[in-house]
Amino acid sequence: MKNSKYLDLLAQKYDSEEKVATEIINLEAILNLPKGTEHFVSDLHGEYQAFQHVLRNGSGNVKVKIRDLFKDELQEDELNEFATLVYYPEEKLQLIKSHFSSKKELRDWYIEVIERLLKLVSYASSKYTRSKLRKALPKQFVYIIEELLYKTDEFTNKKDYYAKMLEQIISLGQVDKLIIGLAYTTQRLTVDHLHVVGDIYDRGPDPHKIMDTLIGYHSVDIQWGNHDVLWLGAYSGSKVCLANIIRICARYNNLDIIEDVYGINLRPLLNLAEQYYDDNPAFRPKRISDEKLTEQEQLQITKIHQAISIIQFKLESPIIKRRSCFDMTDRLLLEKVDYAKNEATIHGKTYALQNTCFATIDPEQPDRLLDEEQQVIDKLLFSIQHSEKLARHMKFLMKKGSLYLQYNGNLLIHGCIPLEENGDMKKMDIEGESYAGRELLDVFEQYTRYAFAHPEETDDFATDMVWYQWTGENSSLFGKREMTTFERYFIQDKETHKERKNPYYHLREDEEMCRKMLAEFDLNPEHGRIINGHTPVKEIDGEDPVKANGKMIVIDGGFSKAYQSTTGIAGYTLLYNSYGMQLVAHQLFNSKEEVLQNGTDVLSIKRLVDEELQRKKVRETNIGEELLQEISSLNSLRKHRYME
Ligand SMILES: O=P(O)(O)OC[C@H]1O[C@](O)(COP(=O)(O)O)[C@@H](O)[C@@H]1O
Ligand SMILES: [Mn+2]
Repeated sequence: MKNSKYLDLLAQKYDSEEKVATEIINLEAILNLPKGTEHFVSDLHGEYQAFQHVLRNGSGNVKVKIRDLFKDELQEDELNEFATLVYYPEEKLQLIKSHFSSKKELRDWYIEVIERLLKLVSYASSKYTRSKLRKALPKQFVYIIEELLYKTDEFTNKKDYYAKMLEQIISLGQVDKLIIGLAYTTQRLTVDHLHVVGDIYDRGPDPHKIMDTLIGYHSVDIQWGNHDVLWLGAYSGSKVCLANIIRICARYNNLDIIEDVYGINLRPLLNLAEQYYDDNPAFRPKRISDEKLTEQEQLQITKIHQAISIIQFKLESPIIKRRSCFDMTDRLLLEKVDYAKNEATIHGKTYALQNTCFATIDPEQPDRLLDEEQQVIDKLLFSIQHSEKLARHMKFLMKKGSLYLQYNGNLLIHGCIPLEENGDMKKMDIEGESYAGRELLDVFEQYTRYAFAHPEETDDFATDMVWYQWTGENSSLFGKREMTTFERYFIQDKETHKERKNPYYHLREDEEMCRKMLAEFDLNPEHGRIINGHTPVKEIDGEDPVKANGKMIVIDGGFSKAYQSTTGIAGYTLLYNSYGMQLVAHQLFNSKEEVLQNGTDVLSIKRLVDEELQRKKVRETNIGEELLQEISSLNSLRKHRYME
């Protein structure tokens, strides 16, 4: 018999046999509904507008539904216009309304569009319960919409009633709100659950807007990317992570995110930068945004970029020295520099250095921070840990995020599972224990959570481990031998810039290897797949995102503008509905304005990854498992409380 205290609790909610029976009937019925649609995205890198677009069009799914319903009655351009209204209802409404010359025309259009939207909502909700649909409806209109949706008018008794209702909605000035509400309901019903497979932050301008969208989203989980963990590390007290995020913001001309969005005062850093640094071609910001910088602004960013990079390099040394298990002494680069000759000896080879900016470095003690540098980084840490907005975003990342996730039989992971060349799980010794595979990832996650819970501890092992995940050889997020940031700034020879990837990245092409990794995570290798982000798939060079006979799917297609010339497309997303999985390749997304004006959708090419032989039901999903447990408890309650 089930734990009797638990049954007592349950009995409070279901205090009669009928109530228990009703709930069992309800849950059993839900188990037989088709599984909801999962939507996978990754490597968003601050590209809010492009992200919004795939979210709003459900990676092309909204259009599919519109076409299914209206292909016989609407022309192609009308279908597009209607789809755009569903994606961007506020803006599109304004545009359309401005084209009508009479009230009557507008009124007729309203009625037609509401009818269409109701059909669409009804179609999009057909595989869900009424209660789920209700939750997706705009609150203020639930009653009216339900009346309109479920109108059964066989005897035409209510014809006038429905007509009057629509008329009133229009004359009382509620119609725009209703249309907007129905459009968002459609979006919400098209995707049941969203997975973000890592890298929300860095390179692009608006990661914070992505975070706000995710916080408001109806159902989402996140697998941390290396860039997300870098931000978590900074917030958790890691000064070296903090120096890194500011360095990357400077490099991509995104210091606004630090200053204006998260409210961090950069003045002390700027003062330091002005004092010690000058123009330097290696540190000028990349200009991927359309925004033009004045010479003055560019110079200022260039100086800040140098100041924070040098602080970063200095901060790395003591960590490498105090953590022998990181095995990173090769990266004690400031000590490998001959400051008189301006050269560095790395892996036994001596290179001339260029574009150096070592004014604050004492060759005798190259990693010693000047007092001013120390003060700057301390102040920055204080402000970053006291930014309310950042706190909100980081807490959400922790709450909804994890290093990996098993979901509906698949393994979702941003980076990799560190492997040896022979396919063994790569071991790492941490505080006297050896870990590999899933256990290693679990340990990484535990340290990340510990560091986050103890932001006041800045130099402890857990906080250092967060940085290790950004840059260490055995990190499941980095997945490379070493990060060659220093070499890319100061050494011309491109050979030194290469970051050797973990064997995972070629072994994942092999089906057997993928099966082994799925088994390592207790997943069924017959049915499971690994969903990966992190490494841009170079479509341009013919690389295939679907690997290992479909066991591995890599969806980093380059939302990040900075990487689109390498990938040749603007990102992949993945849809997994009850019929199977589809990979969607998105063409370049220019702007929302373009979509609104021309109704042209960004071309998305769908590719079937796999078709289910039988339509998958809720019963076979993670949620189904939970429901089955609930049903079993309810059955116990029924048996032991109401039938004895
Ligand atoms: O393109 P940038 O800004 O030079 O950054 C390169 C760095 O970013 C990384 O690629 C990590 O970022 P990703 O997770 O986006 O690949 C490092 O391996 C590399 O050193
Ligand atoms: Mn990444």
